[in-house]
Amino acid sequence: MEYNIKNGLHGEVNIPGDKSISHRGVMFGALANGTTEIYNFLRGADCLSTISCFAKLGVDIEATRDRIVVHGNGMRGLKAPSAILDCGNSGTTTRLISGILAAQPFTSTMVGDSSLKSRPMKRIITPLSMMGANIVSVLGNGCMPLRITGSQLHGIHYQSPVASAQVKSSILLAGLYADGVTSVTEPALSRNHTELMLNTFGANVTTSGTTATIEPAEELYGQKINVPGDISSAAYFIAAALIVPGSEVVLRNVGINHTRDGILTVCKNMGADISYENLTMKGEPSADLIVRYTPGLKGTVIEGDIIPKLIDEIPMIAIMACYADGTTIIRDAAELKVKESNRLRVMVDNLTAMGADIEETDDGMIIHGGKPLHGAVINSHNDHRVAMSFSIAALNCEGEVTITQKDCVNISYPRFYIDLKKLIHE
Ligand SMILES: O=C(O)C1=C[C@@H](OP(=O)(O)O)[C@@H](O)[C@H](O)C1
Ligand SMILES: C=C(OP(=O)(O)O)C(=O)O
Repeated sequence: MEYNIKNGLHGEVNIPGDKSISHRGVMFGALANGTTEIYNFLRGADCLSTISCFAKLGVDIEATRDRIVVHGNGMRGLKAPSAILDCGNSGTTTRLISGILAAQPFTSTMVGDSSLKSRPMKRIITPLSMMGANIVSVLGNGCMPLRITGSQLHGIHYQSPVASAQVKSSILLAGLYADGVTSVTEPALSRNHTELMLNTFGANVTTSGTTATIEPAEELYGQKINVPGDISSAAYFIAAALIVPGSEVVLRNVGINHTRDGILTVCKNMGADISYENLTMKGEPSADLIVRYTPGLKGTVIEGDIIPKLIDEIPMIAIMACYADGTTIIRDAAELKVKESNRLRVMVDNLTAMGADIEETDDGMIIHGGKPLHGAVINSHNDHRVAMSFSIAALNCEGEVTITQKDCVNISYPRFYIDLKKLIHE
């Protein structure tokens, strides 16, 4: 792809629904009594994997033009799966569903694609086993396939070694079925969509600092959910507008939950020109973002508690840092090594190929900004966030950028190239 952009990016994008919230809407709706209607549901491959798993567990899920309707089976109404549960590329599907399956009166087997099969599952096997779950890695390597036979679970207090919403959510979902209170303490606060949404479904989840606590529940109740736009998807257009001269874009309905808004803090620290309109603070907060080209972005340090709040945006931030003056240091981000690809390695290798001054560290990257980027063949490793990030880098470099397996954007943002083109031509 080689773009010819004369006056920058202009126009508006309705940011597609949040992936994390879409997954949870289907899962909690499946366990609820009555129907759950989900508006602005993200119809990306990951969320479709969640729908397909719950369909195999006997849940009737309808897709209409504007919403997904989940006809809940109730907390004890899931059926033994009609087939192996295929979680595709989705870590969220795998880890959250495991917490539910650990308490069901049947055996389930879960598989995933080649990326998911290499991602660590001990992080859920360990705490779920402490709760009394019967969950095994079939190959004995701590990865998928997983086989889970439901059992009566016990409440635990778990000190998680990683700040991970997937681990936290898996344990909290198992905690719905436990014989006592369950709590999870994380080293830093991860996204809290499970806690917020489970409460609206009638569960009792409380939080104090980095600890989330859940009481066992008898029943959940179907809800109407309006999914805000995914800030992780908005991130690509935020970065694009900031680095392409002359740009001004409006990103509609972006979720700005404080456990997800790290990219906005980083942009502010870099000196970015971003303003907010139509702020809604009820439930999952959202806003329209107006982002303008900002010459002279400054390098910054990104570390500690902010990392979970921008974990999926680090590939895009690394590219923004290449366009900033000075050095950007990213630390405490070793989790990136166990995402769809090793995102530290893959970003450093591909940015080096484009001429960036970047080095990989044990738990992050050091980027000396200001070196012009040039075209290259980018190996996306079939990782949607890598493909989208380099599509943005391609907007503002000399020469052609070719991205392998570029259709992998379907995982989280099927309309990505269409929305990007609209901003280029408006
Ligand atoms: O809970 C979720 O919906 C997610 C949590 C994060 O993963 P971890 O919990 O593994 O950090 C994130 O990277 C992923 O895209 C979605
Ligand atoms: C890490 C991601 O998702 P998951 O863990 O659900 O595969 C992501 O979307 O960047």
